[in-house]
Amino acid sequence: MRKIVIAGNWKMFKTQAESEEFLRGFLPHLEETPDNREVLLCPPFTDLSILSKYLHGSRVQLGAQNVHWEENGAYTGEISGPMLTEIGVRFVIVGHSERRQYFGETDATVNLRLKAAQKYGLTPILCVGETKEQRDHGKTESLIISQLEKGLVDVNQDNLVIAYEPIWAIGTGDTCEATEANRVIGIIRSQLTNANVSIQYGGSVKPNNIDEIMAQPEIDGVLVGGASLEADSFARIVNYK
Ligand SMILES: O=C(CO)COP(=O)(O)O
Repeated sequence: MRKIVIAGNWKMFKTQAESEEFLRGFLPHLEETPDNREVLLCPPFTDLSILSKYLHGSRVQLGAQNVHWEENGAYTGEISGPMLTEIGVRFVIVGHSERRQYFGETDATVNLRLKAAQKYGLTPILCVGETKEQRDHGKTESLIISQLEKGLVDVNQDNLVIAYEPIWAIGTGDTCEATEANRVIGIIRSQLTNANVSIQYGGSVKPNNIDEIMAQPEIDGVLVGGASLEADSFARIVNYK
């Protein structure tokens, strides 16, 4: 069965003190959250340890924002799978458009990171999505199919989440129409061999559009940036109607 996965991607926001303050405001809201929703926080690496301690025994899972493909080695600035699982991390975002755009991430390195995540016991969240220009030129479908084909070589679809994040909708307030996100996610699903992969939507998800997004039949959850930084706003998203 497809699971509902609601994830907050904090990107490069929040010190440890700020992340503790967030939890004080956020955790009480989870009493209202239906049991079938997986709730996930993906903070910067430096917050993972402290959040892991706070979240031990809670229903909130921890995700990292990147993982290297080797177990260890001379890779300055990188973090490996075993370093993450040791401190209780269960998920990892791979191939976010900001990594592809600013840090040279390619479909080939995305593929290496996905396989390493699975090898070391993490569930990867593979991000795919088109730019405004690609959309305007009618290339959305072909681009996404290519990202999936190249990214998913030898990746086990039994342990995978996918996030459809149109780049033009990220951080812009310009949300993709819920029905259009539903359509593209249907196309993504048609490319997979496992019908149980959860597929999220991401891009300007807010308290005022979450209900409509989650009402779409193909959408299994959301990957939330800006609106996950504030406890009340992320709580409203997690507790969508
Ligand atoms: O990139 C995103 C989540 O990974 C989306 O960010 P925003 O919700 O801020 O648009």
